[in-house]
Amino acid sequence: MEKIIVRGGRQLSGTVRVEGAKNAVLPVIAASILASKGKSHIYDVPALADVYTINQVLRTLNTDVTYDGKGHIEVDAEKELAIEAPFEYVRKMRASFLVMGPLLARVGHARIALPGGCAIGSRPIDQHLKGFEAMGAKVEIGNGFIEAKVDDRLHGNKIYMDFPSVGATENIMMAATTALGTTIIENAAEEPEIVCLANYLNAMGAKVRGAGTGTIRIDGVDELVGAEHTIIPDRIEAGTFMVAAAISRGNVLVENVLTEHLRPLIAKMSEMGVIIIEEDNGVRVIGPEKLKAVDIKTMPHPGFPTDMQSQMMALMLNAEGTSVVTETVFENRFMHVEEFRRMNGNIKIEGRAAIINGPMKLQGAEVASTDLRAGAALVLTGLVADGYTRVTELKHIDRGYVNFADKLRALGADIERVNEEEKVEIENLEAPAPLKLDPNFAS
Ligand SMILES: CC(=O)N[C@H]1[C@@H](OP(=O)(O)OP(=O)(O)OC[C@H]2O[C@@H](n3ccc(=O)[nH]c3=O)[C@H](O)[C@@H]2O)O[C@H](CO)[C@@H](O)[C@@H]1O
Ligand SMILES: C=C(OP(=O)(O)O)C(=O)O
Repeated sequence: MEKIIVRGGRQLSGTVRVEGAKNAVLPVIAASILASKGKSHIYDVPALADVYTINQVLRTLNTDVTYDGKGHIEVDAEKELAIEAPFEYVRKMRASFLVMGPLLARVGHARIALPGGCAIGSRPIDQHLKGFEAMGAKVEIGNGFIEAKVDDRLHGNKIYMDFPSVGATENIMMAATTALGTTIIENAAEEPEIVCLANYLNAMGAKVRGAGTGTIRIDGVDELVGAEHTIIPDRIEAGTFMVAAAISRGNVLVENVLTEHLRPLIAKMSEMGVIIIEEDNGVRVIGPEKLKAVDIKTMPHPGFPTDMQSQMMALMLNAEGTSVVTETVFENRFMHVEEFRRMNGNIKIEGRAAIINGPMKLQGAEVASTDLRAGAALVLTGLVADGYTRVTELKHIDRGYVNFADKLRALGADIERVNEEEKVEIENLEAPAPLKLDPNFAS
């Protein structure tokens, strides 16, 4: 079994470069099958397990996908598309469901395995389906699949989302690109990843306006063609390294960031006393001697992102005073609390709130990633815990972070990724094991 082993106590310094955003690249790759003519070229693609999974989904749909593993994907979706995405891929990564909108737009028929629940919550897809049905699709659920069909072509409609779901906004937006007439999505998600997707769709010939606001208008066109597109930087990976700098009382330049995407995080970390300097090529983060307690409440963008909740909790364990974290987006995103407790983290859960009375003397322990951000948060905690922290279940971390341990080591962390079977001399850490992607895990 692979583990990340980290020994606390090193102050991080230097520069780290952020990759293209996981949550932007997955819908963009899904959208590439909308092009019935021409190839798409997508740049700044991170070499993540999730990217390999979505590429496999596309190949199952009879699309040619070439990924060089270094940032560039070419997609050729000119052939007739198949319509079924099997459970094998959807269980690994829920974002596989994002091919439903493009398939309905292009073929009028899709059969996708039901995503099911996952560690952070039940994550229903009712808002996606409500949108497709409003556009004329007939949806049936049976035998573990969701099948949607359109008689002729989807038609535009006004769709009000009960909650600004990121995935549903993306799926409906993609479906609407070639619908007859105009689709208006109200109470749409406003995340930067939605804007990234809309820019790609427009480069393909779509007419999407208002992405990044609560109302998105899509005027249907007859056909989309392949296009070139560069993925935005990953604001969550950036945030994770910002916390790494702060928690270790270090001084790190996080490069390739768009600070306008980091506003809620910059605000909260500054309140904690972290020094954050916006430079031309990135954001410099300097950890103070003493961190101050702060409260956060996760919300849809531009609120505080749920994907940074566990990493911020790691920081709060080290802050003086009482911090309260309220998780409003996912009903079960406190799985990491149990693991923090194994490291002497004193956290009380009351309903959707976690109460942290810091600072506490954190101790290294063997802990398991419960989801990808929880895994990252445990590694961050290990940076300051006494002794060795061993983080297992790395398949989660690999979904969202490229070479996480290597990047931290380059900043001065005492960290290694090892196979349990290997007898590693901790005091004398060697080159990391190469990234091995487990093809059989479930997200
Ligand atoms: C690949 C990707 O981009 N993943 C991100 C995306 O996930 P994802 O797109 O799955 O998240 P959503 O915004 O859809 O989900 C937010 C909330 O809405 C609920 N919901 C969602 C859809 C639906 O049809 N019905 C429903 O009730 C979910 O259960 C959840 O409680 O946004 C989340 C919220 O910022 C992030 O944590 C994920 O990292
Ligand atoms: C929850 C996340 O991703 P996904 O929606 O792909 O599970 C995440 O990126 O933190």
